[in-house]
Amino acid sequence: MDAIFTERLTKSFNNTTNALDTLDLNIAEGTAYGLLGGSGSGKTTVVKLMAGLITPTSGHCEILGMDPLKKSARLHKVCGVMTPSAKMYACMTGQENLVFFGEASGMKAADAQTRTAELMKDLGIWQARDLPVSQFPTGMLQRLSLARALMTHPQVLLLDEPTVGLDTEGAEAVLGLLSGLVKNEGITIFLCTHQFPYAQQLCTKFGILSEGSVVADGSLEVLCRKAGCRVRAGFRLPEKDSLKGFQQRADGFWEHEIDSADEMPELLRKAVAAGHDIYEARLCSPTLTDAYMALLGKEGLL
Ligand SMILES: Nc1ncnc2c1ncn2[C@@H]1O[C@H](COP(=O)(O)OP(=O)(O)OP(=O)(O)O)[C@@H](O)[C@H]1O
Repeated sequence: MDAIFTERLTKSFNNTTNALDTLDLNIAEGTAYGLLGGSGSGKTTVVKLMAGLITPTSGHCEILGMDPLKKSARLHKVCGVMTPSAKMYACMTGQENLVFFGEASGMKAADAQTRTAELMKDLGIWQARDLPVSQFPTGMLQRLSLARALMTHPQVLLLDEPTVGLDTEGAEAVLGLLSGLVKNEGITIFLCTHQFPYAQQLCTKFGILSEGSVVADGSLEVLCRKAGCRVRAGFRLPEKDSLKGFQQRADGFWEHEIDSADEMPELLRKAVAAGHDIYEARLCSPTLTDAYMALLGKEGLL
């Protein structure tokens, strides 16, 4: 059984354009899947449909074999959702909120207390446990929302921009926790984001969403191949020197696309034989951002 399954999932808010258009997804249990897209591409709409917060115009989706609209109570116990719009009780402390939501999901009071402390410590917000949520800065509120989604030890986690508003330290804490959950507990993560480096760090499969449609999907390697992004050899030379057939990057390195890392030693030998002094050599693998930009650029959608 797929952890997440969607078939021709479509949502229109105005009957003329589709915010989400015939989305087909099969995500196996234990996968960290990243849905990447710019503002307005339809990411939040997907998460809301999967969480049963809105109804599809057509098509359907299942989480662990359950329709979110028909099995919402059962789904709540096994599927955690984090969206920017998830509200907390502002006058209660962070700790009180988590215990409250844990108990509301059916946890015993003692279990909810223990889980709250564990998550707040893991996410680096334990020191703020007695602060009313109204006084939480954005980054801490984000981490508290993630803790709320994780209270019931979910098997599937739906995340809408979980690292927006976090500083580097906060984002690393969140990513570290999520990676651990995938590796050690085999949970399935569905991450919607426009922060591609974080998606690359956490996920192994990706979909690129543009104007409500997935325009490409697969692993990083597959996306790079589809996008025509190749490995690049880079050399740093003395200031006034240049390398024929190479392009100079903003950081001063001269770069050239190659098919594989195996070409590097020969390129280096040739450059030295041609009389160039090589101060530094590097291999640059294409990133998710490179693939995204190339794919959307190619399709004229950017
Ligand atoms: N409740 C709504 N009523 C009308 N239009 C909506 C509604 N929610 C979303 N839309 C529209 O649907 C499209 C997709 O929106 P969505 O919020 O899913 O995108 P997104 O990728 O999450 O963007 P962002 O990262 O900016 O939140 C946008 O054109 C948006 O204006």
